[in-house]
Amino acid sequence: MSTEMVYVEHCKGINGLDKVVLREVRGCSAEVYLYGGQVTSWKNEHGEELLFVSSKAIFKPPKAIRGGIPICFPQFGSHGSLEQHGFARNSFWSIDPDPSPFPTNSSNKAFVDLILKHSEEDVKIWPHRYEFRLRVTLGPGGDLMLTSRIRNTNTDGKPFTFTFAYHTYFSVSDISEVRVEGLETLDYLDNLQNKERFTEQGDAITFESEVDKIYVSTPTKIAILDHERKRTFVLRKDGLPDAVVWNPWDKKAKAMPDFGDDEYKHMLCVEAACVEKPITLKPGEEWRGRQELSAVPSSYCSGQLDPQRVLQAG
Ligand SMILES: O=P(O)(O)OC[C@H]1O[C@@H](O)[C@H](O)[C@@H](O)[C@@H]1O
Repeated sequence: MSTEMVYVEHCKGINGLDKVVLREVRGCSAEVYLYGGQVTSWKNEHGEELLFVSSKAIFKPPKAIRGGIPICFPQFGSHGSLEQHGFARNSFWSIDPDPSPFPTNSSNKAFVDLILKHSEEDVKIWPHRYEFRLRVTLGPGGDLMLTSRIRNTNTDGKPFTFTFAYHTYFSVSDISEVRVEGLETLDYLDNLQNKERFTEQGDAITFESEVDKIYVSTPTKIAILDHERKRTFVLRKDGLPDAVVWNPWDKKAKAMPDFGDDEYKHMLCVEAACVEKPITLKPGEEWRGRQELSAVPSSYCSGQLDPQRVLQAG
């Protein structure tokens, strides 16, 4: 029997839906459902799940899968006339039979190319032709990279405009022990206050109630620190100026049928996005947006940076 490593495996997931499993030599893995073109699992070399998927997630169209990394396209949230977060997350994607040339890092063997094109159904609500190519790569060190390339293939000469997000659900030990760094002092649009614009205070962001904010023009690197689990997620992005931060907290959690009442304690969405300034493509033009995730052990212990404690300990 061959013991050769299988980097890419096509198989069936929940409810017989097609999925692709990516594996790397050190034991890390990722799973991508063709339904939604959605990453639903990302595990480190110890087999620990790094993404949150609700125990109540419904793996059945037309509902989008609650967790992992849904793709919001061609509309983020309710910023337009389409259904919430657009139709990409509840469309059936295909394996791209002919991925167009793509600069690859030759050490990456675990990747899959998916494609979504206009369907007769979608054309009724969004009258455009497009090709959306998504490459999901699991790097040798366990990093998870998503690259989207969206091309306008309209034959009527018309441009189209869209907003976009990688709606990433991170798994965290306890939301009240989590902080986000890289967004302090930035402007944000608050979805809980009619998308009004505010400026974040100077401290790193922590959580004690519902949050639904779109930080605009953010740096390319954001860190999510999970003190209890001593893990830091690093999100790097390119072509996606904004970052959405969302936690539904208790009341909204109870109102969502595909989300457990207490699950808000164990998840946080930080989403590389392009919302404030929508993207317009003319026929033949292509846009790229990339998100790269890594999970690193952090030695930081809660309170360590509290000067009072440092003094006492000394
Ligand atoms: O329930 P949905 O459609 O998956 O959306 C979840 C949340 O997604 C976030 O990205 C939005 O900012 C929130 O407003 C929204 O509630």
